[in-house]
Amino acid sequence: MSLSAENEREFDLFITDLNGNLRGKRIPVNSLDKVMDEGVKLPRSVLGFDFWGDDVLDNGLVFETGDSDGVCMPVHDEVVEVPWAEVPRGQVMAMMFNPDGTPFSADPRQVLSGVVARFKALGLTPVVATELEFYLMDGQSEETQRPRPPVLVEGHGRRLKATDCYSIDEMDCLSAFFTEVREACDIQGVPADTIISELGPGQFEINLNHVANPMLAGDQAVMFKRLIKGIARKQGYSATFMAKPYAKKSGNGMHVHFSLLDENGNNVFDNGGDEGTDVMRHAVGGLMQTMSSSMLTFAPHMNSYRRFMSGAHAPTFASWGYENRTVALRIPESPPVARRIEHRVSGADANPYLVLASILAGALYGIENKIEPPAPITGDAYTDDSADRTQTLPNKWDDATDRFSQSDVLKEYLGETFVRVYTAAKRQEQRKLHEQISDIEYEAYLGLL
Ligand SMILES: NC(=O)CC[C@H](N)C(=O)O
Repeated sequence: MSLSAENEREFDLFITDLNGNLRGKRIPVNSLDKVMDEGVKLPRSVLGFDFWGDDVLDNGLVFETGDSDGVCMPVHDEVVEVPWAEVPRGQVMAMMFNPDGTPFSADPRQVLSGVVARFKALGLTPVVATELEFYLMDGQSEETQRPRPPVLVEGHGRRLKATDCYSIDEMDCLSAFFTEVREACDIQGVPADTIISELGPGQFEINLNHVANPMLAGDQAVMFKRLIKGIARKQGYSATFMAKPYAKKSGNGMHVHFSLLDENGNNVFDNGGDEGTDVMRHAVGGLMQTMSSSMLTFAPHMNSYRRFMSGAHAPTFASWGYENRTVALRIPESPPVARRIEHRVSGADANPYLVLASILAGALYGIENKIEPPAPITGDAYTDDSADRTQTLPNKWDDATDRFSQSDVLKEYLGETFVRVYTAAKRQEQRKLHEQISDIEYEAYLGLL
């Protein structure tokens, strides 16, 4: 392992917990060789703290081991520079193993690794690209106490507006931010492609280029989220990947494009024409059939379900179509060699490893079982009465948790332990939220009833 910048004095080693938060340690550089050989020990409970920080996952897996340590081994050869840090610092991502060297099956990266291994056994390599949306904010509105879009200090003092979708002027006004983001992506090897001003005020999307390595694509998405939040903080903003920060504005999605290469490097979705191969259709069939049970990883929080609104460019039922942004699975118009599926269900609040694992599992299930999808949707899926809506998606978090916990397909592809642990974590989060009394309840009921 090497350092990318000579003057780094410390580096962060981290994994993602079940919710995609980074958990790890800040380590002096003189321990680099030791860390490379032996990894870093972390208690298994780091995978499942609740959001209130006063509880850990009580699923048995943590406590039945006495919350013993797992061993986090670095997954890349290089400690990359964290260019937005106030002092020279590096970072390296890791994966958790049991002390005997076997994978710790509740680590999200291990879950993805297990699914990728199944493709490898069939001689197939998934090619993956992610697109992540986020909002930039600059604190709270005094009136509503809610987060608000940033003032364009470099521009003409106006606030960002919804009409700034695809606005170059808006990006000019925020050019110090985007210049630093682009530089940091280059330094860290995050393959940032285009930057787009999105529909919401202060909402942006950055597309990452495709990579024939889903593990790396997951790492890059995780690195990207850290980088955006870190640079926003440094420049006096805050950034959020929360699925629906504003009730009536566009949500933050995480779209995933993917195809499959055979051992000769040929795209197995490419039939030389526009419609794609049988294998692609079977992948679509499997994705549609598993979509409702995988919903919990695509939409992991209470807030996630607010994103699935008619007309919001987010899907409302399991559907597919060619060059159609109102469906869950879009086959984008492209040269045949680039034939691929765009999965549009996940929120940007989801854990990228778990999103990729669930998508690849669904596609593989469809391919292995030659599952035929219903007819593609050609028009507006939100209003088309002739569309087959039999494959509904859970629109409530609790319902999604039930479907996830009962799925034999997910137990098979993601692992029984993982399904048990993730279900327990989500049920705990639900219990905690349901225990809270919200402001709106006091507003509506306190003086009236
Ligand atoms: N880029 C788009 O198509 C918009 C996606 C939309 N913001 C979502 O929530 O998924």
